[in-house]
Amino acid sequence: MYHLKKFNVTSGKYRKLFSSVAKVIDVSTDDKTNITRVYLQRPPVNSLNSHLLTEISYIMDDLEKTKCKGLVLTSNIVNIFSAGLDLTEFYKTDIQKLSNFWTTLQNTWLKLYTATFPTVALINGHSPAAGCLLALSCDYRIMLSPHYTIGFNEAKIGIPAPFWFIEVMQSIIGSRKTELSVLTGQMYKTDEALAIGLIDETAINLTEAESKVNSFFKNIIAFPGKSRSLMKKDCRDHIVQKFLLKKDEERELVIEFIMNPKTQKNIELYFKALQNKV
Ligand SMILES: CCCCC/C=C\C/C=C\CC/C=C/CC(=O)SCCNC(=O)CCNC(=O)[C@H](O)C(C)(C)COP(=O)(O)OP(=O)(O)OC[C@H]1O[C@@H](n2cnc3c(N)ncnc32)[C@H](O)[C@@H]1OP(=O)(O)O
Repeated sequence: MYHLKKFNVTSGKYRKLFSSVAKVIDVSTDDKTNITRVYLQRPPVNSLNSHLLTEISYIMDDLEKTKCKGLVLTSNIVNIFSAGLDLTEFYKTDIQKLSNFWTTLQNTWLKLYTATFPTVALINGHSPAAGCLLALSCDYRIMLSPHYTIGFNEAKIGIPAPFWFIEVMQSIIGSRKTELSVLTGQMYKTDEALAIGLIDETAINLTEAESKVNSFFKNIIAFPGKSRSLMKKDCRDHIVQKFLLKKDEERELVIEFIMNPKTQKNIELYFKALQNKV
């Protein structure tokens, strides 16, 4: 059984929370503000496997319990925010493992998307597919410029982006831009992402990004009561309710689609292309 342990590692303002075995995330909380930074750190590319998703899920539970005032989701891997789902979870797998993986993804996403506290994605690297979903599920996005990319590239792998990925994107950039985006598997550079509203701000370096993160929290932290979280719930509830209604049916469709030999072939080819790129 996993438990988060909290203890002060310095006499200063940060306390650290340590996760169980392999540290695929690093977590630190500012004692003064109770704002927590979660750093993804699963080499080489922060691909989201069951273990990493489970760790994120536990952290989300813990932050809800400890009345967290804000979450910053970012990465400790140079140039990568997250490469999206770990494709090895899809390749040459079995139905039970795939089913467990998909359930973990669904449950973890729901916790992030419905977090009662404010969430910011500090996107300090490439962010394709489910990496993009992680960022879009936060309340605010600040992305380092100029050379990183973000978007739903699933079409290029030959697997459809799930309906809730699409609906989250729609809620941010609108239906038409989402349709164009997902059907072409478009990956956007930082400035392009800003221009279509996929991200909220850009930053030229981490210092500037951190200062923008702090301004975001400063603007909202003094709000009294629960009005912010209640309105966030209202804004997102139509997606959440549809997701809850369809999540079991969706899992079955995903299993059928991924286990299909043609899909397996597409994933294999995609992997080979990734490995052979110059
Ligand atoms: C009929 C009704 C149907 C209904 C069905 C509904 C739904 C369909 C079913 C399922 C939906 C599935 C949704 C999936 C969403 C996803 O997230 S899929 C994952 C998509 N991710 C990507 O395409 C990212 C691919 N990676 C990259 O583009 C680059 O790696 C990078 C992130 C830009 C980093 O580039 P960089 O040059 O720094 O690194 P490398 O490319 O050299 O990679 C290093 C190493 O890592 C391996 N790797 C990269 N990405 C992944 C990954 N996502 N999973 C696993 N492994 C990955 C890469 O192969 C390299 O390995 P090495 O060569 O062995 O070192």
